[in-house]
Amino acid sequence: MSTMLPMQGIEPRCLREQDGCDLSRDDGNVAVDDRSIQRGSRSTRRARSTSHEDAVSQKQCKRRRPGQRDEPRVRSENYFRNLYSTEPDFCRLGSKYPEFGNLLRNGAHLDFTDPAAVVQLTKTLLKEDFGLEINLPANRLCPPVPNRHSYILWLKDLLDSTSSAYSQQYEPERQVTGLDIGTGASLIYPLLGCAQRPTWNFIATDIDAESLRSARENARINNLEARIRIIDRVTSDTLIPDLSTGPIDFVMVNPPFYASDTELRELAAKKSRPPHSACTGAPVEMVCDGGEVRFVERLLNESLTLRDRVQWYTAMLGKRSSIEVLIDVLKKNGINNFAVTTFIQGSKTRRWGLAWSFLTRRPSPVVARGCGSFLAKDMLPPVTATTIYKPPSPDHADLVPSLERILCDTMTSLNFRSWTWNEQRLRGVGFADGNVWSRAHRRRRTREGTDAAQQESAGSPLDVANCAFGFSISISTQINNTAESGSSSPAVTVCWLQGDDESLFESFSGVIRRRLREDTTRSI
Ligand SMILES: C[S@@+](CC[C@H](N)C(=O)[O-])C[C@H]1O[C@@H](n2cnc3c(N)ncnc32)[C@H](O)[C@@H]1O
Repeated sequence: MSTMLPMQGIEPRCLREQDGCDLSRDDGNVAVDDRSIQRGSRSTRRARSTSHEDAVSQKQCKRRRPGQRDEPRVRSENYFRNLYSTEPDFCRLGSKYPEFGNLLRNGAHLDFTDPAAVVQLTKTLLKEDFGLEINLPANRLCPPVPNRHSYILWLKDLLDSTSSAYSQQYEPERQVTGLDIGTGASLIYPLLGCAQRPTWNFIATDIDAESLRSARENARINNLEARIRIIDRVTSDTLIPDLSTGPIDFVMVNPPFYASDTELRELAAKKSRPPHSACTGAPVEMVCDGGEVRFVERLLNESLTLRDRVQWYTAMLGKRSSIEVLIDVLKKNGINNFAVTTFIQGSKTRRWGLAWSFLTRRPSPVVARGCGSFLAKDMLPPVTATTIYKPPSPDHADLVPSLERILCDTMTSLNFRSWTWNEQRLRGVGFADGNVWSRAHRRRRTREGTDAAQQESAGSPLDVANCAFGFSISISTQINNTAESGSSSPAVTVCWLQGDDESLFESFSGVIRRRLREDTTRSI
């Protein structure tokens, strides 16, 4: 599932273009891309704004009830998840924030060729949706909020699905430290992260004095100096600073995109019209030797030394070709615990998210394979969840107690290092030192006697982090829309939570699948 931001109408132009002159960050073609064509036609349309268009916009303004994202706000996890699933309502924002409203034409249209308007939009969204204040120097990049937010949403899911408590959900008490490399003048990622998760803290770096000054100011005005440590770096430094202060849960970076000033200029020249005036990126933000691929390769090289001192190394990239190169490098280095996703805005602009880890805790499929069909299957990381049971016909909610019993009986009969069942969540978590469900293992266990096996597991302290295989198994109840109203039936899903060996996950799922089929046939 992609992190979709289905923006249409008045907003997406900003969201597509605001970031660094909008030079072709998409799947492959660093040339005049669809967006510049779209943009050209859109701007032409806008330039020819007619009274009809104005009338339509006025109508839109009236039709759009300020109900979509009404006050009072409870800034819950769901609130943040759904924030940009609908278009921001410019009319409502304009009446609430006069400094934004003053920039709207006919109360609804923003002139995206005006850098001040673009900056004001970012400030307004940050204030309205996250309660954040921000200062932005006129000569530095102005981040599009929905795009940056989608990276943070993905990180939250990545961390939640791979926590050391194996809960596969948000753990409000969990202390998290993130490192944002190249935080920029806005300090956007640390601000968004801290606004959403009270126990997250950040280290933020940059090499640009102006950005560092502004980032510090933004930490100060949001009262976040205690949670965001900003560090000056120079180009020749390692990307990841000394980690002696403690472990890092994730590293993130939105690297400079272009390989050289010439590339930046050439791409600007190729565009169908002069560079967008709302481009506020300075060369230090947009260009680095080798572009985004080289930057992330540097990070990857550092990760090969630091390994599990960071749980997740992540990066946002602009091109599919960059992702393909980097996945190849990951595989060549034997890293098979990785995740790849797309961040989509509107119908065209696509960015990519890449994450890798030297720990063996596996992210959920939504996180790990969020790029859907945008990448060839052989590029993707292993599948980490499978539905192993659905009743043969709908309306079998009454099967839940039987499924629960069969699962628990089966699991307790196996020689796991640990197995716990949560009755409320109908979810169990187990760990094994290897394939303890194979016939060979069970025969050996019978031969040697259960006592010996119990002694074997009791002899060493329970350190599930080093177990070869960890899994969760859960029963969910699905409402059948096609069947009679209210009818529902259960499904059983196995998730691969830990380990390097995909074949263990596959064979375990297969064994439990067969057991459920055989035993439930008798119950139905
Ligand atoms: C594309 S901008 C991203 C800014 C911000 N994170 C955002 O997403 O809007 C890249 C940033 O990386 C910084 N940068 C470039 N090389 C760097 C390095 N070696 N170490 C740290 N930051 C660097 C630039 O100064 C710039 O602020």
